[in-house]
Amino acid sequence: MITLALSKGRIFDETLPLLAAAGIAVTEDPETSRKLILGTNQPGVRVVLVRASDVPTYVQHGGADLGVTGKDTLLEHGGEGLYQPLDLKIARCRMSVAVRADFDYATAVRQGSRIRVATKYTQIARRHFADKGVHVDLIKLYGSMELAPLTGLAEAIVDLVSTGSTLRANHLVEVEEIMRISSRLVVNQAALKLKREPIRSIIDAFAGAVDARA
Ligand SMILES: Nc1ncnc2c1ncn2[C@@H]1O[C@H](COP(=O)(O)OP(=O)(O)OP(=O)(O)O)[C@@H](O)[C@H]1O
Ligand SMILES: O=P(O)(O)OC[C@H]1O[C@H](OP(=O)(O)OP(=O)(O)O)[C@H](O)[C@@H]1O
Repeated sequence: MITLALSKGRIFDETLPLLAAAGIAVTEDPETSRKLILGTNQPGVRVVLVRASDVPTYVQHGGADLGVTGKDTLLEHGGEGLYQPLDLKIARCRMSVAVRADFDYATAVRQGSRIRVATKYTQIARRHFADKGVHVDLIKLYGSMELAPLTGLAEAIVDLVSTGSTLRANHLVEVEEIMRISSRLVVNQAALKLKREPIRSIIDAFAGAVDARA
């Protein structure tokens, strides 16, 4: 049995066409079913639904053989023990610094002021500001980062941006792009050895589908 870990929502939705290229069709809809283990048209392949931030952990510890996870999540997790053969180029967005429209970020950085930064992505934020030599106090949040500068919790946030509509709706502006983000295929190293053939064929089919879209 091959087990693939996905998260509900955009990762699941955007992985479906890649699975189709490997001849795999998920036979249940995660939006209408409460099941966490979904069958496929292939008796030897199943999908497990986990929190997006838990995908690397499931694959690292062998709860799943493969998984699809954002580069953001992978960097925060550390990626230990994971083989990362493919950038799937799905769920594309960017990791950025954003502030209130009336906050002068450039001057604060230039003057070496200490900035409070709220984020779910503390590893990425810590490295980014350390590389720039900017002193920050990081405040760990688990969601709704946009609220932090509006309530005085922080001057800046580090969050994912795609269309920019969430920032706009909250009167925030993007002042720095930290990195481009897309999702990766991650594979358990032991599973790759023990189940080499079926895993290789999934990796190859995904790679072909990614190339065909480029
Ligand atoms: N607006 C977006 N546009 C495109 N891709 C995105 C966007 N937001 C997040 N992503 C990517 O999709 C991945 C999954 O995001 P999703 O919103 O499904 O989970 P999450 O809410 O961040 O995770 P968790 O439930 O574990 O807190 C993210 O890790 C990121 O790589
Ligand atoms: O620039 P935008 O297109 O507005 O996307 C950015 C938003 O998307 C992510 O949240 P979430 O996963 O909640 O996004 P969703 O509402 O698209 O699911 C992210 O944390 C931002 O809040």
